[in-house]
Parts: sequence; structure tokens; C-alpha cells
Amino acid sequence: MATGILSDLNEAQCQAVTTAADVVQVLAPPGSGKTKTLTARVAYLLAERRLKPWNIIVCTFTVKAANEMKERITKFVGHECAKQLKLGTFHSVALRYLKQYGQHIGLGKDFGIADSSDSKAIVKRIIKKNDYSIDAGGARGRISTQKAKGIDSEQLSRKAKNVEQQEFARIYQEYEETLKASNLLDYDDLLLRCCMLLRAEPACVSNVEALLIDEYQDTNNIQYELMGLFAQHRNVITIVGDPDQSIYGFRSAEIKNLTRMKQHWPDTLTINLEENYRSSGAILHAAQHIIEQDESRPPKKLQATHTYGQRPVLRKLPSAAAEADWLVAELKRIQALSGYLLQPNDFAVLLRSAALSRAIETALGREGVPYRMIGGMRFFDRAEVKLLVDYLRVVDAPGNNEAVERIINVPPRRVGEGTVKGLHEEARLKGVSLWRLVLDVVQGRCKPTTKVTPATLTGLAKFVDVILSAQKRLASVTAESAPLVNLLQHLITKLVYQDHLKRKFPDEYEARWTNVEELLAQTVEASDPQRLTAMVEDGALPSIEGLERRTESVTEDALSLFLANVTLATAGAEKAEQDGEKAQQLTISTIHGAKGLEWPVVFIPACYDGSIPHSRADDNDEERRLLYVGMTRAQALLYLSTPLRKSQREEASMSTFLAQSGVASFFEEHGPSIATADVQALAKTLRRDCPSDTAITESKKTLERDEDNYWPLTGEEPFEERAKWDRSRPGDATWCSGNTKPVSVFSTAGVTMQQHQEFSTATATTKPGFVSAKAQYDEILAQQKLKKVDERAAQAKQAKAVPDDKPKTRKRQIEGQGTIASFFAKPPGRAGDQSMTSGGDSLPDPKIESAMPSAKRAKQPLQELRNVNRAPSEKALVRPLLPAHKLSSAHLLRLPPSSTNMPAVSAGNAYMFLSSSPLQPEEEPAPEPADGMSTNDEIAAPQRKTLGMRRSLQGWNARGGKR
Ligand SMILES: Nc1ncnc2c1ncn2[C@@H]1O[C@H](COP(=O)(O)OP(=O)(O)OP(=O)(O)O)[C@@H](O)[C@H]1O
Repeated sequence: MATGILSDLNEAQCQAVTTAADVVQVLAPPGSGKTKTLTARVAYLLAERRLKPWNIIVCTFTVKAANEMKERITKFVGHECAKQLKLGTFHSVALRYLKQYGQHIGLGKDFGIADSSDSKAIVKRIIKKNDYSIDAGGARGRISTQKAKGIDSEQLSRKAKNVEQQEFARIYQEYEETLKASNLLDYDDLLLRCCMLLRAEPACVSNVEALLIDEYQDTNNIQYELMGLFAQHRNVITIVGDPDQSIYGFRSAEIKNLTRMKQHWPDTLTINLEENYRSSGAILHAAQHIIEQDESRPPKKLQATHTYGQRPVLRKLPSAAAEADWLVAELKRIQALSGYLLQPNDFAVLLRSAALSRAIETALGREGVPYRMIGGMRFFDRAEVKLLVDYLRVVDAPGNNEAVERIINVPPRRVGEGTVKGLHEEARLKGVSLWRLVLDVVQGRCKPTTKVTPATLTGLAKFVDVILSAQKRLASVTAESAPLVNLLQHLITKLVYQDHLKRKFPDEYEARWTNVEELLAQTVEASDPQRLTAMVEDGALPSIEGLERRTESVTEDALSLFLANVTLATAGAEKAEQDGEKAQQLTISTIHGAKGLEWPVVFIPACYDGSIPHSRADDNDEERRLLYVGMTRAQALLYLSTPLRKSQREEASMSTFLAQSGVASFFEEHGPSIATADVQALAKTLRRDCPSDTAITESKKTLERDEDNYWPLTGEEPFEERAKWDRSRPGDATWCSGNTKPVSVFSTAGVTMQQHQEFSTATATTKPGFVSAKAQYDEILAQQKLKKVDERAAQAKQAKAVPDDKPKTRKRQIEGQGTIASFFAKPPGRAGDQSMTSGGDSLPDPKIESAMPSAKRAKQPLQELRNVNRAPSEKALVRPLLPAHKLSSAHLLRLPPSSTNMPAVSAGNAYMFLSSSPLQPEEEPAPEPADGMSTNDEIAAPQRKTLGMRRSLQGWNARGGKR
């Protein structure tokens, strides 16, 4: 047996890996090792059953998953063997078949792939031209749904009953004609045509000995059909999935494909995995409670293998900006309290929709926390990158009318929008491509019916010159002379691109140019002759006797292979961190984009109705599953939060999934207190070395607050903000009537950690309702908390021994907050006491405060905060919108460091970057670009970086060594 394939698998996993059954379903909840099991089964089939790697197809849903699965299999069976697997996303495997066998269904080799902006543009134009009333975005989605169901435009047209349906059927039909005229296949076509091919020419897959599929719950009808077709000769299939994680209903994923499979292959062996290796017990309990709100789902067992851990947090904040500030403060607090056991890489912010990221990005940028974004903001969607890629696409396949239309006047060449539209329509009527017509016009072979002024003609000639010269350049370079980078450099020079970016983005030029440099860096990698040869060789399907197969050539196909990868790369296709050294960055992702991934700490902000469940979602159960998927990404700490206001005018109410009775008992209302024992438990859960006590003590010193107690638990503005408001408006109503200064309403606030027996902490035992659901866990939690408090008391005692003149090491995190905290910390008998006990009216005396040893400064007790902020008299005094609150001015507007991490074509597989899980369409479409430059990037902050991340297949063991 190849070393270690079964060594760290449990019994059920071993059974799934070694079973002799032909058709196997491994069904299991999140974090139970489904992917690990699938990977081990591939290795087992290769090493033990001696299947040939080129006879095994492995389909994953994301490029990341494919890359990492390959990496993992490589460890078992070696690079030479692993690279020959036909492993990739459904779309990439389908593309491979179409490129090499497409001629059997009349498909030329030189077809291009329509990316989502091409498709959208085509639909939009059809609607505009025919003056239809259907919404373009909706129509594009509907076309995709029809295709996923295998319904073509003719079938749809026959079924159409009313005017709206007939109109849509015509759009669908014209859309298909346009793709055909441009020699393009869209994303769905890859699967459809592949099905067509494998039905027409089953011999193409006669070699396939085994098919394995990850994340099976998200397969749609066409993928289901493709599964049967890939495996049609031997019917050896292993799938892994979890119905509770089906979140691609919007892409026509069919949860019922699981039962369909059993009906089709009645001998299917089903294996359930029940142990969860990812998340702490507390996180699992909370997630389980949420998913069980769906009473229609069959009950399932889920066992935590880790300790109970910290209860997840459900936090209310006044606004999205405050929520973002809190999130960053929590990140820093947790890092410091853990003695930097946790690094930025360990944190993820998961969002229901990408549009919610802005406030968080701003807060992270301000605090200098580096971050990467996945799931919604693709590198290749950035205007400056997309434009160059469009140029490459036109050089490769000039028949791509949509790409031609986008670039023909960028940089500006005095070719107006009207002229382009006119020429496009004229080309359509003449049955030629837009490029062909423009070329003929420029070269004097055709007089257009569209009005073309001399200035426009000059502009068109410039455009033609760029494309022709680039094609010439490409034809003249050899594989050894780095064809892609050579071509891209040529285009950049020819377009005077740097100047163009300077003019177009004067304020963001540098960030934009960095992206161009990153693209160049990627083409340098992709131009490597060895890599090119490997791409072509490893992408080759095995020869089947008597069946014609097209081969691909390094020089001719480098550009189209590169573009195929780029076009269908999802945001998840970022560069797999290859060199070991990776920048520490927090991850921001959509929940959809986080599927299959895991992090030690996960934040899910904006948990309000309308966001999750989303206002436009028509399946609330799927929305709940989405929340479940997000929650189960967390290993050790999980934070859910909601602002109480979506905007200045609009209130937000807690997500119905979280507002239901009983839910609160699974959550804390504030971030956890973390004592040394917790750090040890955390280290154990993450399988890392625990930092020393000294390291923890030192890192704690950097914190102004070691409790999550700045923002009131009620979701109102913090005391300080209200105090500012009062101070700034002396004549206005104040905290206590008659006072012109903010005064303490924390009447019992003179509580310190040393006096823990006398005050209430927000523990399970003191919070009403907490004891009902999981009493034993609450008990444990309560004990842990008491232990923590004792530890703190001991620490504080130690600190007391330090002479008062010891230099203060604590930094201020929030302007002025030390003052308030210290105020409440004053020991009895010192100045200011009176105000604490009697609700007095004076602000703390800064001199007294600074004279106090820092160890004596109390942490504001949470229970007190809760009580205070619930005081009805205050509510009327809270100003809804306060001046932007800043956590710290030290890093004001500092951007996360730039990184050169980029999606890279994985050596050894030309098709790896074609994802089967494209992103969910943005909820709020980005404004249409003015000049054909595209997408949400026009509004993107310059600091955005789309970078790679790791899907942990090995757990944190693998990472532990690096720390
Ligand atoms: N038998 C095991 N022993 C120890 N760790 C395991 C075992 N099985 C899985 N793990 C670890 O558990 C974590 C989750 O595994 P994996 O990603 O394969 O789960 P999954 O079921 O595919 O999760 P999801 O459905 O959420 O994507 C990984 O860190 C993995 O290494």
C-alpha cells in the first residue's frame, strides 16, 4: 500500500476508500472528511487497484479543490502518476473532450468561450434591438437555467404559451445564433456539447475505469447526465456530498440527484460519515440547531471530535460601519489574546453577497490589516486586466464580436458607440463578424452602409493595426521566446497602455498598473516552454483505437489554452500558494465562494433579514443551508453579527434564522474572554504549538481592552460616542438631566477583575435562558469562565506587585477610551469614586488616571454594559448617526500591502482553471462601464487583491510545521 493512504482515516472513511462496490455514495455533514476520503480513494485506486491515472476522471466544483486534491494525491502516488489523472472541474474536463474530439459533432477546434460579460452583452443587445421588455440580467440567468435542464431554444419555443414566454424563447434563440456566428460556446454549452459528444461517440470514454465527484449535492441535471456518460462503459462511480450544503439552487443544482443516482444504480453503496474533525463542539451545536429548523430534512448525527470550545458569538452593532470596526477590533483582540497563535490567514469574513464588503474593506484598510478577496471580485474582471485579456482574445479569435465591441474604442480612438452598434448590426445582416467587416472597411474592400466619418475611419484603422500587428508578432515567436508575455508586452506598448491608465485612473493609476504587472507576471509563467509542453501533454486524453483525436501544439495553442483558463477561471481560481511563503492575509469571501474551505476564525456579518435570507431568494431553506455552510467553515471561533441599521434611514432586524426562540442559547452576545487555558485549547483544536505564557502575557500588553466591551451589547452606539455627542452639544439633552457633561450611568461600575465574585459576567449561568438547551455544555462554559476570571485575578495580583513607575506599555487603541475605562476602574476611596457610586457628574481626571498603574485599570464588566444600555431613558439620547468612528489613527488609510500572488496556470494541467461553480451573480449589478471597460472593478477600491488560498485537505497538521 502506498504510504499512509489509510493511516489517518477513521473506520467509515476506510470503508469508503477500500470498498469493492462499483457505485459509492459517501454522504456526510461538513468537516467530516468527505474530500479527504475522496482523495484517499483516488490514491487507493491508483496504488492498490492499479488503475491507470489517465483512465480516472475526477470532477470537483472549484479550481481550488482540483488543485489541492491533486497536490494531496501527489503526496501519495508521486507527481508523475498524479499529473496524468483527468482531474478538474466538470467544465474543464468537458472542454478537454471538446477540444480533442469535438470534430465528431461538427465542432471546430478554434471555438472560443463566451465569458459572462460576453453573454450578458449579447442578451442585452438582443433585447434592445427588438425592444423587448424582459430584464437582461434575468433573461441571461433563465437561458442558463434552460440549458442546465437540457432544454434548447426550439423546445422552449414550442412550449411557450404567453407573450412573455415567446419573447424569452426568441431571445434564447437569437442568443444561440449569435454565439454560433461568433464561434463561441458559453459556459453551459461546454457541458451540453460534451453530453452530445459522448452520446454520439461513446468510444471517447471507453477507457474510463473510474469516475469520482466531489460536492455532488451541487450537480445540476446536465452534470448528472455527464456523470452517467463519463462512466457509461464501466459504471464505477464514487461521489461525496452533503444535502445540507446544497447552495447552488440558483444554478439549477438538483438536490434530488442523490436519490436519482440510487434509482439509476440500485446497487449503490451508501456510507455515512458522522465525526466532525473541523469545528469545536460549540460551533457544531449552534450550526446544527440552525439547520434543524428545516423540519423536512432527515435527522442526521454529527459528532464533534474536538472539545466544546468557545460558544459562537451573535453580536449586535449600531451600523455597518460600527460592525466593520468591531470586527477589526475583535480580530486584533483575539490575535493578541492568543499570543499571536492566530495570524491574519486564520480569519475569514464570509458574506451573503459581495456587495456587503465595502465597509469591512474600509475598516481593514484603515487598520492596515492585509486581506484577500475571493468569490465575487475576480482579478480578471478588473477593468485594466479585462481590457488586455479582451485584446488577447480578439488576437486569438477575431470573430468574438463582443470582445471586439468592448475594445474597439479603448483607448479612445474616436469610434463612437453609435458607429460600433451600426457596424455590428451591419455585420450581422451580412453574416460576417464585426472584425471582418471593420477589416474590409479599413482595407477598402467594402463601403459600409453605416456612416463612418474620416476621423472614425482613422480610429478603426488604428484598431486594426493593433490587432494585425499582434497576430503577426504571435505568429513570429517560437515556444522558446515566451510567446504570451512577448505578445502582451507588444500590446501594452502598441496601446501606450500606461499613459491610458494614467489618464483614465489618475488617482488609482499605481494600483491599476500593479495589476497589469501581475498579469504580465502570469504570462511569464504561462510562457515557460516546459510548462507549455506540460500543459499540452498532460491535457491530452488517451488515444482510443479507431477514433480520431485532435492534438494540441505548444506554439499554436498556447494563447487559446491560456485564454480558456482565464475565461472560465472563477474567483476561487487564485494562485495556489506554491512557494510555501505566503503573505498573511485575512480572507473576504462570499459564502458561496467559501464552500469546502475552513478557517480557525470565521466572521459572518450582516446577518439580517433581507441579507440572509436574501430579499430576492425564493427558497428560504437554501438560504438557511447557506448560513449553515458559512458557520461550518469555522474551526475554533465563530462570530455572527448584524447592524441594527442598514443605512441612515433603514433599520435592520436580525435574520429570522437567528431570531427564533432557543437560538440565543447557543451564542454569546459578545466576543469571548480568552485566558491562557483557552489558548491551550485553541492550539489543540488547531493542532498547533501553544505560545508560551510569556508570549501571551507580552502580546496582551499591546491591548487597551482585553474584553469585547466597547460596543454595547444592545447594538446602540458606544458610551463614548454618545458622550462626544453630548459634549459637542452642551445645550442638548444629556445622560442625566441637568448635566452638560456626559456622566456615568454605570452606577456600580467600580468593579474590577479582582472583585469578580461581586459582579455578573455574561456567562451561561447568569444569562437567562442559557441553561435550557445544553445544560451540560453551559456548565462547562461557566466553569471555564470562572477559571478565566480567577486567572485574571491572579495576573492582576502579579501586576500589582510591579512598581508604579514602571513604563506603561499599553497602547491606546481608541482615542479616549482609556479614560473611560480607567474612570470606572478607580479603586474605592480615590477621587472620582463618588461619581461612580452616586451617578456623579464629572469626567475622569486625566491626571489621576495616568497616575494609576495600568494593571489597576479595570475592564468594563459586560453585564454592567448590558444593563446600562438597556436603560430606556438613554435610548432617546442616542444619536442615530455619529461622526465616523476611528479605531486608531496610526494606520489611517493605509492599504494592505500589495502582493504579487496571482492565479497561475497549474503546471501539468491546462484545464485546471475552468471552474464548475461560477459565482453567483452579483445581487446588485455594477453600473455599466462607460467605455466598455468592465464590471464592479470600476468601483473597486484600489487595494483589492484577488489572491490564492488554501483548501485544507490535511487539516492543520499540514500547516503546523510552518509555524
Ligand atoms: N480521520 C480524520 N482524522 C483527522 N482529521 C481529519 C480526518 N478526516 C478529516 N479530517 C480533517 O477534517 C477537516 C475537514 O475535512 P474535509 O475538508 O475533507 O471535510 P468535508 O467533509 O469535505 O467538509 P465540507 O463538506 O465542509 O467541505 C480537514 O482539516 C481534514 O484534514
